[in-house]
Amino acid sequence: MSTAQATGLVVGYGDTEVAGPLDLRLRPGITALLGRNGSGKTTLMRTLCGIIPALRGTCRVLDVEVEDGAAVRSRVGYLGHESALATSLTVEQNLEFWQSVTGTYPEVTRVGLPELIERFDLSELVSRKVATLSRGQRQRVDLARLAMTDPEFVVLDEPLSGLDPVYAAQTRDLLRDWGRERTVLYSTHSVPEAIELADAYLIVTGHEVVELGGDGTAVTETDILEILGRTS
Ligand SMILES: Nc1ncnc2c1ncn2[C@@H]1O[C@H](COP(=O)(O)OP(=O)(O)OP(=O)(O)O)[C@@H](O)[C@H]1O
Repeated sequence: MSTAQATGLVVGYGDTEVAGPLDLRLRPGITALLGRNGSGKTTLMRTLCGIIPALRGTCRVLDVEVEDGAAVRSRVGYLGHESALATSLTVEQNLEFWQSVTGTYPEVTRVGLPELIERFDLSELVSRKVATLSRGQRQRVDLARLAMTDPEFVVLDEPLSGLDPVYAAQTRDLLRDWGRERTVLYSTHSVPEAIELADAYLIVTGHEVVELGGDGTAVTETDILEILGRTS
């Protein structure tokens, strides 16, 4: 069964079509989303999560039509470019706030704070105000917030960019962990890293999205670069 399936999906804003019409299917494992700057990766991810509406076509995620955004949003873990944290509160206060929010979601697993603090290496940060954290530290808190509901579908917008080598390695391990049982879609500009991590690839090129891998076929950097090079 696929986690997400789109048919004739067109994504964009108002009268501006960014990508599509496209058909795609996401299955458990890690799918890397690649494309040139401005090609529409963020727009596609936000549409799949029910954050912005599709312009046309259909999109089902976890067996729910995505147009019913609220139902899907509480079951998908989305990490965007913008942090979901309140900067004037401490890390602990933010996590407590999100515990109270996710407590209202129907039928989701809730992971307790001690487990999240340990898993995301946050014990030294819990009493710090989010405003005082570095970008990488803040992202770890955002990932802990995302993991709070143990989502079946995890969508991450450039989760590996700008991290120091240790946190980057930890985050790659986290993606691998999720990818063993969950469906992970993450965007990246690093082709070698995508080859190392992903089982399947979605490449946004012009209005098209090309799917590679996922069927056991070996995919090389050259294959991906050749497709990326089709657009300027
Ligand atoms: N809120 C918005 N309203 C209108 N157009 C937008 C909006 N956000 C993005 N766009 C446009 O949509 C197109 C796709 O943007 P998007 O952010 O999805 O690309 P991306 O592939 O994620 O880019 P990057 O690799 O640079 O992060 C761009 O032309 C961008 O200018």
